[in-house]
Amino acid sequence: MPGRKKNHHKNNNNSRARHQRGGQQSKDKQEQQDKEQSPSPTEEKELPYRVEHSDIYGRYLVANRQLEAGETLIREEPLAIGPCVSGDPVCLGCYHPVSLKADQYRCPGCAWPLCGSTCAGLKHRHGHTETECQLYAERRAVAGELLTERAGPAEVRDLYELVMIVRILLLRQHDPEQFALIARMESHTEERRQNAVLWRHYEEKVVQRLRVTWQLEDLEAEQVHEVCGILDVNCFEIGQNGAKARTLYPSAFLLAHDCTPNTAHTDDPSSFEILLRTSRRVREREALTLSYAYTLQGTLKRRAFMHEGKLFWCCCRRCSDPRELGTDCSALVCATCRTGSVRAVDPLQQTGDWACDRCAHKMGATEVERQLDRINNDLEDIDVHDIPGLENFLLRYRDVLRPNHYLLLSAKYSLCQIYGRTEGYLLPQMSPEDIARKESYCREFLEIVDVLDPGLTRLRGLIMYELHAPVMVLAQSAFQSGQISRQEFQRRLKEVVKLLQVSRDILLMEPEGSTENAMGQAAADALSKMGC
Ligand SMILES: C[S@@+](CC[C@H](N)C(=O)[O-])C[C@H]1O[C@@H](n2cnc3c(N)ncnc32)[C@H](O)[C@@H]1O
Repeated sequence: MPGRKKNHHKNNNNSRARHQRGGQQSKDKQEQQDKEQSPSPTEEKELPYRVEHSDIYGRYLVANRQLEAGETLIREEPLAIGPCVSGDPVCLGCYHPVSLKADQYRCPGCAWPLCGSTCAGLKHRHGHTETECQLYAERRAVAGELLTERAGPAEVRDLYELVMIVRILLLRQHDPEQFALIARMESHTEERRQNAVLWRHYEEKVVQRLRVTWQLEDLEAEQVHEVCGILDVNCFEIGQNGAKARTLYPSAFLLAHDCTPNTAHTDDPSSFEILLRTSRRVREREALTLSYAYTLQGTLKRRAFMHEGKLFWCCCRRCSDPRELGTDCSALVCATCRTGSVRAVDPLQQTGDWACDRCAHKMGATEVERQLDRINNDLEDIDVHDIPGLENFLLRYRDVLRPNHYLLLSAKYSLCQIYGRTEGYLLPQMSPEDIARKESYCREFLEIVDVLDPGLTRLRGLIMYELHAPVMVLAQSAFQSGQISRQEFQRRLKEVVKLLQVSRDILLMEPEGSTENAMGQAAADALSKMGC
């Protein structure tokens, strides 16, 4: 769901210049690192990509040859892994949710909650290691023992935030080679230092806590800030089937960001490997890109998110276009004339005006942002399984947001998934009108995804799978009641087969054991039942 992060930064449009100024120290580090990490010429020939450098992106990957959709680019294990920064406690071994109740299983050594004594991540390098356990055991009173039902979300968050930082600092001590691979990553430390609010947050919540409360007096503040920067800039958020973790990978971090990227990635639930593929054809010398932000969010929010965490203002084709490549997924209904659309005049001016295309009405970006936050909060208050609640949300905001607005799309996406799967709304229980509604939400959503996240992407696979069912059911009932001809029925069945084939091909690329892979399997089974 969009828009959960708080913005620590003031919005201005200066970051490209600041990025380039980023300090001679950072540039030297980068040049040195470029030399160390660039593959040798023989290695480079075999790889489908090579590392290049630009003043805007820093290091980034480009295709060595034309690449077809679905080609594997990178498959690698994490250099480091740890819990996400969140108020939800997770097992330190496998990153599945745990509770803080008294009966929750806990590590006998350090008292941190774990999913159980047989967790595969215990004493594993991608989980709760003995070194980590020993360090926490010596500080039980400030680490695991504070994690009780009495701890509020902020305290829980503060404790979990430290875990990955401590893991990387331990790596520095115990595995310098592995740590060197992390140290070469961009941290934007100098730019972060200029942001008083952000710097103070890390100084108080991380540096001081580790040094004073956790009695890790030997830690140098500078090193801790550097690690925090590396994590913010380079982490992937991964996880399957309820697990949630953040990870640093040795090469995948090099991909530049684009709001309509040409790669897609997934992760293996047992090894936490990342598997990165092209999602569409990529020309030779084209930059390989992925999206650091949630693709189905509006430009104002995506850019603020990237600036906040990754310290750059995105200026991609989509961000530069007030209509977001024709999707218009940020446009508001004009509150004055009620017919026009209100859009950012220049979306690259983060604090610039928004204007109606039919009347003289104007809004400041801050006002737009406030309105979006309010609507987003309303959406987040609705349970994801609450069909009437989500339908009501669509009704309430249809005169405020344009039909493709990302917040309406977000509600429609939830509805696509729950119509047909929720008790009371299972397909055989649904009225033809509700089935038709599921179909139309799926089609609206797919149209946008085809532009913003095209090709072999998980979102397209999932939505195509959802779409096949209403098309099939409605075609069957229309044919049986004589409303459509045999020819029309066969045309609709052909569409069902196509939807199932594409969703199977996309979703079976997801790792075994994941929900998406199971859906891909279900698509394959449905096709074989249809004799295809
Ligand atoms: C995960 S790192 C990518 C690797 C990085 N370029 C390096 O040399 O280490 C993310 C950083 O790359 C730069 N970057 C990536 N995509 C960008 C884009 N589209 N525009 C500007 N800077 C970008 C930003 O400095 C960002 O903080």
